[in-house]
Amino acid sequence: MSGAGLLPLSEAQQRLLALARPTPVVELPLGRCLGHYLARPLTAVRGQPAADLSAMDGYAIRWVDLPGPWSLAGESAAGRPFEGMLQPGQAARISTGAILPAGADTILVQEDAERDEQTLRLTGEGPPGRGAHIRCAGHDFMPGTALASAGEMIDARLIALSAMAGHGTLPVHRRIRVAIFDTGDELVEPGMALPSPAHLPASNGIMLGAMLAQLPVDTASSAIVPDRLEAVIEALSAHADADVVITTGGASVGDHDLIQPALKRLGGSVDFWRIAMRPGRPVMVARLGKSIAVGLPGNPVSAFVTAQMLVLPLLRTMLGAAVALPQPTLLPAGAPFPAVGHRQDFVRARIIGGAIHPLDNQDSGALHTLRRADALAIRPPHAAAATTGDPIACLLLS
Ligand SMILES: Nc1nc2c(c(=O)[nH]1)N[C@H]1C(S)=C(S)[C@@H](COP(=O)(O)OP(=O)(O)OC[C@H]3O[C@@H](n4cnc5c(N)ncnc54)[C@H](O)[C@@H]3O)O[C@H]1N2
Ligand code: MOO
Repeated sequence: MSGAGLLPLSEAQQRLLALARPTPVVELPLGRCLGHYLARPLTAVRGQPAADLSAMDGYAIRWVDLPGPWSLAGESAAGRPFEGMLQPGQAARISTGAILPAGADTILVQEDAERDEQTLRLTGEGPPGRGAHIRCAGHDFMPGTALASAGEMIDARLIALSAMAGHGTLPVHRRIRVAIFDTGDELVEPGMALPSPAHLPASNGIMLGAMLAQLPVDTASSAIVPDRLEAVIEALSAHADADVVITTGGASVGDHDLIQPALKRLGGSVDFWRIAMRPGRPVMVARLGKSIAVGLPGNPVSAFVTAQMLVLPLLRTMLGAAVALPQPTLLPAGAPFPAVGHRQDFVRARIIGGAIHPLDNQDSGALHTLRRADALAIRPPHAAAATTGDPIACLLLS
């Protein structure tokens, strides 16, 4: 088949992302923000530390009083500061994280001191300089410091930083409702008995659910939809409230490829169909009421690659991600890669000693090869054969 009528992948991505509207902004408690994207920039409402603190267990002293001895005037513990002002010749017991008493400017670590009743003596080398072992107010961040930008992914570190900066909730785009279904008379639910060699387990729906689980997405998966137009229409209608509907199979040109006819019967408008990529040519994108419908190819590897390159970017955009598209890494070819035809090629490949090697079985149904791959080597349309050492754009799979 020639490349006529096939959309370049970058154009397909642009058109798909142009359909995406970020979901409304909600404030979520920090504990539920993991995997969302910040809807607004994050600013510290408090500084950290909020006061000068001790970084060690020991004694707060005045540098000028070294080498001691000192009389013990009291204690500053974490959460219970020393109330008074340290006078000449005085020291205060202090714990890690406790506020430095007024008048003190240095911490003497307890390993360098000996205490006898109320008298403290220097036994070790003592502090290396004035201000030793003090965490100054605001040395991590000040009130008002810009901590993160809108569109950044919220990970465990950002959750911790937000808590420390005084936030209990964060503004994020609400979770997306996605309906996923497998279509095809030959399919049987995973784990169920297969009536004949003409049947096979439906692996796409369960794979897509797993791929989407990394994002704040609520998936509704329906039973396998048979190859009957009415059944496809019924399944699509049952998920009219979904933000995104993903089907796999029936996207090609065969007599039983019913996704496009079903979408049209429901009043959906097809935005594009068929992309110059391999695997993954027969992708279809349509608007269907308030939903975006994405018809992925049935071949399992085609479904995986198109989900990586189109579905995940669509969902990230709807969730407000600043970077929605996968970001390739350049690796040197560890072996030759063949010349490419008119479709952008996604080659399942292994990384060996930092170099990328194509795997042998590139059939678009070969899930074992997909599982063995560390990366998809992305080869542009019409690229000449690559030789060992040539830089290859790779999408790491992990
Ligand atoms: N004459 C043409 N034939 C085909 C074309 C074409 O352009 N002209 N395109 C080929 C390409 S490329 C692909 S990719 C496939 C995709 O077609 P469909 O999306 O219509 O998929 P099906 O025909 O329904 O299934 C293809 C293959 O995948 C298996 N399958 C389907 N669903 C699942 C599932 N949920 N889990 C696991 N496996 C599934 C199915 O049994 C078939 O073996 O079309 C080419 N043909
Ligand atoms: O595009 Mo199909 O996915 O080549 O097998």
